Order: sequence, then structure tokens, then C-alpha cells
Amino acid sequence: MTKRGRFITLEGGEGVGKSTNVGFVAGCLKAQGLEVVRTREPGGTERGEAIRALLLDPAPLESLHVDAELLLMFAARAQHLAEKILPALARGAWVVCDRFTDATFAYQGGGRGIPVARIAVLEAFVQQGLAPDLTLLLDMPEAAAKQRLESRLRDRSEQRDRFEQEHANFFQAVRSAYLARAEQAPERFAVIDAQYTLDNVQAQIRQALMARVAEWY
Ligand SMILES: Nc1ncnc2c1ncn2[C@@H]1O[C@H](COP(=O)(O)OP(=O)(O)OP(=O)(O)O)[C@@H](O)[C@H]1O
Ligand SMILES: Cc1cn([C@H]2C[C@H](O)[C@@H](COP(=O)(O)O)O2)c(=O)[nH]c1=O
Repeated sequence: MTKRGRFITLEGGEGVGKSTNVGFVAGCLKAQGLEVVRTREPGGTERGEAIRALLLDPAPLESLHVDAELLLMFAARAQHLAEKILPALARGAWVVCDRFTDATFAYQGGGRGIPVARIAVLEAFVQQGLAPDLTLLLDMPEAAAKQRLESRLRDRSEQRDRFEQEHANFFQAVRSAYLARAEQAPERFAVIDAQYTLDNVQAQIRQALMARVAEWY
């Protein structure tokens, strides 16, 4: 019987370096001879990416109800699980995902104020017990992360998306919610101090990742 693959997620607020380090994590695992599927949320499938475009579109900032936002996150996730994540894990591939349900607890829970219990109902319904094996939480002060984000937006001439337009209080609440989740599940989370140089951050990530890989094999 094929051994089920492992599910690794990267989490954190805007601009902390998740997208930069998803490739690094995938590279470390590939160097161990593993099949790796790299993906992201919301998105990861054709339909999920269409939902992502709707969610991130800056235009309807005032008009998308918070419950609609929450349900769209889980709709994209249901498609992502069925079409990509579960088949990959079943064939023994390792999945590295830029954000997953901890982001929902942090953004829709911490940021938007939706009660955790309501989110947990949808989590159970959509995931049916599936949870990441390891979550790398990239954490740093919100103001410093904002500077990184600003410089990326400038360099790439990108427009702020609907979430990136939120205020400092929103991002502080997101950060607190992430840290609270990490404290509640220390066996799953590795908190990475993301405020340092990329070399330093990647050394922390490699150490956390390889410690788990050694535990699992
Ligand atoms: N350790 C680091 N030191 C300095 N700059 C960094 C570091 N890590 C990433 N960056 C830069 O910071 C910017 C934001 O990084 P990145 O896009 O990876 O963040 P992110 O967490 O994926 O952001 P978002 O949540 O908005 O997608 C990029 O310009 C990236 O090159
Ligand atoms: C999965 C998920 C994501 N979000 C938010 C967080 C970000 O602002 C965007 C995704 O953009 P990024 O460039 O990938 O950071 O979506 C959310 O609010 N809830 C979620 O469950």
C-alpha cells in the first residue's frame, strides 16, 4: 500500500515571506527525493482561482458580506481538497500549501470577528478530519511586514488587493489569532521569526522541516 504523503502549510500575515518560502520548502523536500505538489489558497484549482479573483478584487470592499467571504473561502477549499490535495496525498505526494484553514481562523475569525465555533463547523464539514501535518507560521511585527509588502507592490507595480487595503488593527488581530492558534497546537506549528534576513529565515525553516521529516521517517 502507498504511504500517504504529508501536508505542510505556510501561514502568516501579509508580506511576511510565505510566497518566497513555499518554493524553498518544496525544494528541500524534492532534494529528499519526494514528489511535491505546491499550491495555494484561496485557489489552487481553476475554479478556486476564479473564487480567489472574486475574493481579492478590491472593488467590492464594502459589499461582500463577512459570511459570504467565509463561505467562499470554504467553497474554494472544498474544490481544492477534492481536485488536488486529497488525490496528491493519497498517491504519496507531499503537498506544500501557501495558506490553509488557519488563515480562515486568523482573517475571518480574528480580523472579521466571526466566532471560532462557526468556522470550526465549516472546517469539520469540508475537511472531515484532515489537518496539516506541519504548519510553518512566519511571524513578525505587522509594521515591518507592511514595509516589505509596500516595497513588493512598488517593485511589481501591483495594486493592493481587498485584504491588503485593511487597516493596522485588522492585521494586528490577524497576527494575534495566528499566535493563539500556534500556542493551542504546538505539536503542529513551528513559529518562524520572519523579521530577519532571508538566509536566517530559511535556516529556521529548514531546521523545523527536517526535524519533522526525521520524526516521520
Ligand atoms: N527575510 C526577508 N527579508 C527581506 N525581504 C524579504 C524576506 N522575505 C521576503 N522578502 C520580500 O518581502 C516581500 C514580501 O514577500 P512575499 O511576497 O513572499 O510575502 P507573502 O507573505 O507571500 O505576502 P502576501 O501575504 O501578501 O502574499 C517580497 O518583496 C520578498 O522578496
Ligand atoms: C486562505 C485564506 C486567505 N485569506 C486571505 C489572506 C490574504 O489576504 C488573501 C490571499 O492572498 P495572498 O497573496 O495569498 O496572501 O486571502 C483569508 O482571508 N482567509 C483564508 O482562509
